[in-house]
Amino acid sequence: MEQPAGGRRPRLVSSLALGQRAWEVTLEWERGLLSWRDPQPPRGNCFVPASEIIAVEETEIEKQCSSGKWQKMAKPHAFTVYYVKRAQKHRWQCNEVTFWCVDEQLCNQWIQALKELLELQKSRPKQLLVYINPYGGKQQGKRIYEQKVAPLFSLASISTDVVITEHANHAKDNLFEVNIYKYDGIVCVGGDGMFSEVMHGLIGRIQKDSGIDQNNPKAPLVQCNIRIGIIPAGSTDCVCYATVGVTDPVTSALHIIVGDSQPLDVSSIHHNNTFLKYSVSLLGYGFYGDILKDSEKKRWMGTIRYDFSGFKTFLSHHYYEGTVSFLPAKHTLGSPRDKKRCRTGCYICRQSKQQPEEQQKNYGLEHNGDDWKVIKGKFLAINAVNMSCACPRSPKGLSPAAHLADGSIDLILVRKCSRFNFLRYLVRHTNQDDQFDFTFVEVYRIKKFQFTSKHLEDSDSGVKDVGKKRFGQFCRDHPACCCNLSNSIWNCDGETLDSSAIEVRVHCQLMKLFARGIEENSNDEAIYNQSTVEQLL
Ligand SMILES: Nc1ncnc2c1ncn2[C@@H]1O[C@H](COP(=O)(O)OP(=O)(O)OP(=O)(O)O)[C@@H](O)[C@H]1O
Ligand SMILES: CCCCCCCCCCCCC/C=C/[C@@H](O)[C@H](CO)NC(C)=O
Ligand SMILES: [Ca+2]
Repeated sequence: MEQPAGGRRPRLVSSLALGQRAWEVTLEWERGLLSWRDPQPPRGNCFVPASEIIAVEETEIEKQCSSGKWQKMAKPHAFTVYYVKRAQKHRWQCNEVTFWCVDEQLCNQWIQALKELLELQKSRPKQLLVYINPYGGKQQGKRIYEQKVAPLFSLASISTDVVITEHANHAKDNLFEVNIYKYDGIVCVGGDGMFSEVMHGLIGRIQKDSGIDQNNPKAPLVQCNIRIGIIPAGSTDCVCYATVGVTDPVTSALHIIVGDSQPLDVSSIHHNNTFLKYSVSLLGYGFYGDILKDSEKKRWMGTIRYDFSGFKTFLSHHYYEGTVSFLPAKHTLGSPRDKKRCRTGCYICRQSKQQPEEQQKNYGLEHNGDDWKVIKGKFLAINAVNMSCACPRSPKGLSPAAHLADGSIDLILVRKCSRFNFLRYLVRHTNQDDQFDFTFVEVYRIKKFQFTSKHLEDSDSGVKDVGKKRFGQFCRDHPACCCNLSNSIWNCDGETLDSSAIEVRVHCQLMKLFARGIEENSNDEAIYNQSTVEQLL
């Protein structure tokens, strides 16, 4: 073993057996790195950063050897290191490597050192509160948790309190009752709707405990430092996909175990000084609202309900009239037409970190009315997204260059156009072409917006015309046209929101997820050269 240099913790270097060969195994405290090197050609080499070690365990290896070889020599002492391995397309797996030697003291020294290294990983959760929606997606939430996630949490010595929900809003209500402060994080097993429920419970609880009135649209909300982890078990799982890059329960569990932290912007939605909902992904009126409205009646169909309702809504081709007013995001660094995407450690999101404090300072200061833009029109879809909204159906999402934590919303207005053009627009969500490059599509990066449907404007301005009052029942002017005779609804992160007038404001980095954003090219890079060593074993 090497000697301490200048009082620093010494490197631990030993010759340990891996399989039937001796390897040089090194633990570098300074760099927090475990590596093992085959001293003989072809010299395989493997590195694992301490931040990606899941657990270390003493291992009994006698049983593994059927040839009885061990009996002829001293009893082997072994330990297994479990660590993150990157697989294809942002997927993470739990890999393991077992080292052994005949010196019991040396083996214990390694176990002790690795455990101490793990203790230094301060951002890792020790105690989690888990909510499982047994009816989300393909109704596999409980099985997914028990078979794929719970064993990993137990391996990583994370203790859990598990609640299997019995009805909608069970998790949300429960979060107002339990002592949330004894947990290092909340985990939800389900889809976007379940995540939304847990988020509402957590943000609502923090505001209540801080004396903040959520009904005040100008209130400076208090940031939530208790992270939420999402184990995807829903139908779309857009929040998970857009923050991790894949919807895979094991990958998400590993991001929770290593203690990742990804700040997230949250929009608050109000009407007449009444709080309606929060949104982190899609707030959509028209096309996505109508899909949701129809698909909610078809929950029995399972996950294909969205395809069915999507096709039906596309054919109905309804447009809606109204006024959108918005405050453009003046000082943000990016634009929705950027080619560069928000990825792990995103520069734009890091620069926006100052915004929460700025927002607090500017609390109460109204923006100059001239800054607001007003657009009246007929829209097939009004989509306000806080993140790309990438999902398995659309891997680049509704706004590919949107940022997770830049304190802005991308507002996408799709004006009335032909069915054929709308189809061209939709198809571009699934290929490399620019979905904003159409005359009938506009996209803005904004801070706040308001929407009022024409129906409400007409009734508010006291229009007495009986034909207009009965707008909801028939269209006298255009019997065969596609203008919808009723309002659409809002699709708020997969939950319905039935209001024809809303005001929306984004809160920069209001909450945090156990995630790190999508890693750049992680599928192709042999980052820690793990494949080399695996070929040799
Ligand atoms: N035990 C339960 N019984 C009925 N509904 C529940 C229960 N637990 C949670 N819910 C509600 O079910 C709704 C949908 O759940 P979830 O988001 O998990 O699945 P999904 O709708 O299939 O997926 P996605 O939102 O990704 O499309 C949520 O709004 C949640 O409030
Ligand atoms: C003919 C080809 C059409 C392809 C259309 C692809 C566009 C799909 C984009 C889906 C984005 C979904 C954004 C996320 C919404 C969720 O909040 C919600 C609940 O899970 N899901 C849906 C479908 O509303
Ligand atoms: Ca954003």
